[in-house]
Amino acid sequence: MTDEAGPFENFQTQVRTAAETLDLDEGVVDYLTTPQRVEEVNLTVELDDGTLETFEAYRSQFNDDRGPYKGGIRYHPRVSRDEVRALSGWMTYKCGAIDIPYGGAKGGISLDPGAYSEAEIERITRAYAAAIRPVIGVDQDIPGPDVNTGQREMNWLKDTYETLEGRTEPGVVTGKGLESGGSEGRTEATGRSISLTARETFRHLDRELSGATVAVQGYGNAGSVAAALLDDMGARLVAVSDSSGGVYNPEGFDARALKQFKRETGAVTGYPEASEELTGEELLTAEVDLLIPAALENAIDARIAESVAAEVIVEAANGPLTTGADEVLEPRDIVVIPDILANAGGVTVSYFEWVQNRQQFYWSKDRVVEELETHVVDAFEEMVRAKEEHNAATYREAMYIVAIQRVVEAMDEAGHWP
Ligand SMILES: NC(=O)C1=CN([C@@H]2O[C@H](COP(=O)(O)OP(=O)(O)OC[C@H]3O[C@@H](n4cnc5c(N)ncnc54)[C@H](O)[C@@H]3O)[C@@H](O)[C@H]2O)C=CC1
Ligand SMILES: O=C(O)CCC(=O)C(=O)O
Repeated sequence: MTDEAGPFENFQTQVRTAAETLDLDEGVVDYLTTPQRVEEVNLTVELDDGTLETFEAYRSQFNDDRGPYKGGIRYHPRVSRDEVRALSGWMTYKCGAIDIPYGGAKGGISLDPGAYSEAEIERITRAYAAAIRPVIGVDQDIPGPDVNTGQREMNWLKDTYETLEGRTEPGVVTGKGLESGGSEGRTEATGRSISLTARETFRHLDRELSGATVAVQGYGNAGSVAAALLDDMGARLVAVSDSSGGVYNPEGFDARALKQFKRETGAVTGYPEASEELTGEELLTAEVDLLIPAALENAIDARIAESVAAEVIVEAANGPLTTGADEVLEPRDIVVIPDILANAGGVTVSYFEWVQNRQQFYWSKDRVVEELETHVVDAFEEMVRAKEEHNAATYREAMYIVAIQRVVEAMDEAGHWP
């Protein structure tokens, strides 16, 4: 079992498994599983008490065959070279899967944002923007939000970049606030694609989503919006967790009220509507129809996968299942819908934002929602077709086949072919 693997090794296995079906040369597969560049910078920043602290930070540019590098910026103590390399690889195949003209990148700063004041986070963000400025650009590499970053950080990144460049360039970063060139619908976009993917999955499996029970691990941007939209579709949110622990109620939670509680108190635990509290592992193995891991990588390994009771898993986080977990779940006939499709709504609306910035013409929320739905439904159908056509063992393999074919085609058209 390959379960001790880190995210980058898991990512490489996912690509290699699909590449086998496509019978690609080993040299091509190496290229498809290796980042083109990883920028590592050390940010020395003055804290509020006048002392200096140095933070490790990264920007991994995986592939730009289909367009500029694209991907989020993460603030978390677990951020490492291995992690950003994996996340930038997943971005590459996500943009291929959902068919937007980007390559893949990811960046991050290794820090616990909760341990710093807002002014310190601003100085750290501006130092990061200045450090990566030489390698980003509207046609080169376009950062966006990820774990523990959002409109505030994207606005600071844009402002620093524009100040240093001496011109306005809103399309250099996406996920900005509306008055800074952001798009309607970007904040909810990741949760929206997760809920649409769940809807399409249940339809495809001929199962009722209305009344289906749902557990969500991680109640941040991705998880809480997905939960609210699934609530609107009639699903029953019975279990939710965040880094504080989990809560359960067989009658179902009001997803928006629970989000409001977390906003006010900082945690889902202690929610008065809960009939019971759960550990993180109890949530992942709860008896539900649909499990949505929406926190971090490697949440479900082979051991936990043995006890997963859900019939369908829709991956909201990037890389929440290890290769070992996949190996356990597949023979158990548990349907796993991959991250590179399910959470692709975020980067898709980032693409819409970049298009709007470049055209200086802004779309209505209805248009954003409609175009996003078209991308998600089309990609879902392509995944289902590829699974059948290539007799792929899993939906993950099928989605990678579609995405890899697009990257390889671009590589071929550019003349990079051996
Ligand atoms: N924000 C975005 O647009 C996108 C996010 N994603 C992915 O979705 C995942 C979540 O990202 P966001 O929601 O943006 O981050 P966030 O920072 O808004 O929320 C993360 C949530 O996960 C919880 N969490 C952390 N460790 C946990 C654990 N061990 N057990 C349970 N909960 C835990 C946190 O308490 C928090 O509620 C990440 O994998 C991210 O890469 C993917 C595509 C786009
Ligand atoms: O919108 C973006 O560029 C960030 C998206 C992202 O980081 C992701 O899909 O994991």
